[in-house]
Amino acid sequence: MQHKQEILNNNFLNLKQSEQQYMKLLEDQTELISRLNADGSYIYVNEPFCRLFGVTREEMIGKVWHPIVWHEDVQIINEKLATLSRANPVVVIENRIVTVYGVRWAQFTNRGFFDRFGKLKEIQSVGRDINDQKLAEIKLQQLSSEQSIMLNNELVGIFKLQNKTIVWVNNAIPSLIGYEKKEIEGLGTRFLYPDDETYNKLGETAYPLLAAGKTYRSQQTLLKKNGERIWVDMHGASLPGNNNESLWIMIDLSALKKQREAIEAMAYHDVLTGLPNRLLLADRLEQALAHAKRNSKFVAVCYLDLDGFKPINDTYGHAAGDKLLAHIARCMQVATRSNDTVSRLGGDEFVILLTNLETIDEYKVVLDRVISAINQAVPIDADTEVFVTASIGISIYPSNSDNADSLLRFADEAMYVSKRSGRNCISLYQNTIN
Ligand SMILES: Nc1nc2c(ncn2[C@@H]2O[C@H](COP(=O)(O)OP(=O)(O)OP(=O)(O)O)[C@@H](O)[C@H]2O)c(=O)[nH]1
Repeated sequence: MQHKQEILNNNFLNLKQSEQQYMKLLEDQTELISRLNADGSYIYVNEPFCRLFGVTREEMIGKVWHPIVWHEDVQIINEKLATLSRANPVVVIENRIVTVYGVRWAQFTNRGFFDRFGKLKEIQSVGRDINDQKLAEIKLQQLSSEQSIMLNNELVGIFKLQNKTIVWVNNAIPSLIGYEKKEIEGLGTRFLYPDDETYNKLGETAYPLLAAGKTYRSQQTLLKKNGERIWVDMHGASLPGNNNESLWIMIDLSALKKQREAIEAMAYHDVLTGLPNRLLLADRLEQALAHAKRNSKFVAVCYLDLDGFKPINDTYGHAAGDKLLAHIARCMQVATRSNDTVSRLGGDEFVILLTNLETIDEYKVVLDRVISAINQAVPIDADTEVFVTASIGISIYPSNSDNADSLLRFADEAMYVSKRSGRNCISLYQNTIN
């Protein structure tokens, strides 16, 4: 009898000892270990739990868990704990907790224990601080959704290529080039360019830069599905990794380009006749002189002033005068060659630039055609035709000067010689340079 009691005592002592060891084990963990009743009140919390929340064990036992949790997360925790069942005894919940160090992210593995009827009896919870990891994850998610918004914008077209093959395009591409995503993903990029030369040249310039870790930028013409050409500002960069992947970002410049061309046309052309104005003439003259110098050619600057234009204006009105000026402008363009420039300086004054002349006299042939075109009768209304002539002065590069301003001035002076000589004639500037 006494022996049996001894065995029982020993067993009890062993059990006690084992429980103490188990409790010691729980206290030594860095994890937040707790046991809760089915109603969420604590049965047990370990030492790290008390330290993190700045409470004593006595304060926590019997209390529900809500106060240690960030208020916004209480509902989601309740919902998840409600899914605990014998079939689903473990739920892992990531939520924010209110600690002595402030609000931090933690992950709790909650295991439910059930009676034989499947009713929840107790929850054992093991939590760990995942604040740094979670914040990094949130930051990454933010970055990734920001990137996704940027990539999938409707304004800037983006191609992702691998070995010059399209592997992905963003939402802006269909409206930019008229192809649907699925039509072009998997294709090489050659079809985007108007010709082999443009395609090859871009590749030869861009890919060595990308291989050197640099970016590529240029303005390019692309072909839309309907054959229309568009201008894009293109930016290329390789993507990290060794997959030969690159990202190509492009903005449609066509509208801007057209606007700029219209502004330039306005700035460099005469509104009434559409001819180049004085500014563009000056530019063309400089170019013509540079070309003539390199190729030992002649350039003729022909200054024309209509004779008797004022009386037409006075007799038939300004609109009739305008009509005549526009008509004469067209005739002069028809009478000259494509590399010559017919310009209007203002009023009834024009300058024709004859370039790339092989001989000093070559201007005569062209001017003969111009003069006979000017001398034609011009109908200004149903019953009226008018006639005008022109007084013309000519200066020649290189005989008279190699300077653009001087050549223009000399041609103007020669034109006045024609006026003084009775009009309707051509005068060649007489002074030659030394
Ligand atoms: N219709 C029209 N007339 C203009 C325009 N610009 C200038 N004029 C007129 O053109 C005339 C030019 O004057 P002139 O060159 O002296 O006239 P002209 O009768 O040809 O005189 P000459 O050159 O001496 O033969 C002036 O009456 C200006 O008012 C224009 O854009 N349209």
